[in-house]
Amino acid sequence: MPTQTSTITPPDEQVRAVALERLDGLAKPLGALGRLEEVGAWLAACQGVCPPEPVERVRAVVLAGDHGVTRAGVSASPSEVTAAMVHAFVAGVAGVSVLARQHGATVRVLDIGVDADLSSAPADVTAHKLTRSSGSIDVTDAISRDLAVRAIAVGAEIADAEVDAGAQLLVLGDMGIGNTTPSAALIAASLGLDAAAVIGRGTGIDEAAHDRKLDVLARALARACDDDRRIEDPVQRLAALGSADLAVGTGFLVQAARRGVPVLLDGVIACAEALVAAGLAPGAEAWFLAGHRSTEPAQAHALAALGLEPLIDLGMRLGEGSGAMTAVPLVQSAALLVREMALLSDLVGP
Ligand SMILES: Cc1cc2ncn([C@H]3O[C@H](COP(=O)(O)O)[C@@H](O)[C@H]3O)c2cc1C
Ligand SMILES: O=C(O)c1cccnc1
Repeated sequence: MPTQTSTITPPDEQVRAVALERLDGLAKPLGALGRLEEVGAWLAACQGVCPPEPVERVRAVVLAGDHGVTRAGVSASPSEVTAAMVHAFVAGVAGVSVLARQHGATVRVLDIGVDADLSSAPADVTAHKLTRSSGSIDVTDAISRDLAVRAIAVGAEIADAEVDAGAQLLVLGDMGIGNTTPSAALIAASLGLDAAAVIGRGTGIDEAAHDRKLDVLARALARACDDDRRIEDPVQRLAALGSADLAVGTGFLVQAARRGVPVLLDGVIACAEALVAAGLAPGAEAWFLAGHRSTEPAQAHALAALGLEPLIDLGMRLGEGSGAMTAVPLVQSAALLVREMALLSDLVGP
């Protein structure tokens, strides 16, 4: 029996229409602010008010976890890097930490499934730890269905905490060596694609690792998918091909949408989670904006299915929420332009 939660209340269409009308009346030629206009109207619709409030409280959550597939040699880096990077997030020296500091955003890193003992990190980091690593998806399910269900609930709890802390815009980041493999698999099994369509270079793998990754992806999809190359039930998809951290991310996105707080999506990992979230809670995608275009081919498939067009395309392939964080000032600009620009009629008369 497929699992599907309730549908999501969409952003306020009436407010979006009011914002678009206001944008048409601003002191500029019609449409001259390009996509910033669409983003400004979307923000107004999400906030339910026009003009929208300035976007000052941006909160990023980075979910960390290891993946059994790394043992098959699908990444350019060893699993040990995951734990090392968690310490870098705590110290505020990871890529996304630098960007977040620049833009006045907070970053919270959480160990969901890192294959290491991180109890020396601040208690908050391991408060939601669910497992150590996942099954290698080419031979077995990543996690049990029970754990997937629990992880989705934990993700909702984490989103609730960020919203209750006042978040106006959320960013979802990832840290986990190997995680472009389960993310690509989730996108394939959501859309009925084959391994060749979703494989990417991740951390920058060479030809030999690319061949291994293609083989792992093909065997994972053959093992877990139905005859139509899909797994219909989103929870089963997460259990068979995802991981605990990917399931937490999915629950986070569903709950953000349910709470009516917009999310700026990052690369292939966040977009895989968003696709599964939209399966669990149809309409959730209306609360998501694509921050950037990653170099991962699977992300493009997910974005197309979600009907999202990235704000920036800088050839970034870091993850961590870094692409989304780079796009944050654009979202902030969009809100301020709708709020603070003069109406043309005030300058030259009606
Ligand atoms: C030092 C370092 C920092 C990172 N921060 C994010 N990633 C990104 O790269 C990994 C995914 O690529 P793959 O599937 O090829 O392993 C994830 O950890 C992702 O968060 C990093 C990777 C490395 C090496
Ligand atoms: O698209 C991403 O987010 C990505 C790409 C490569 C490596 N890590 C993450």
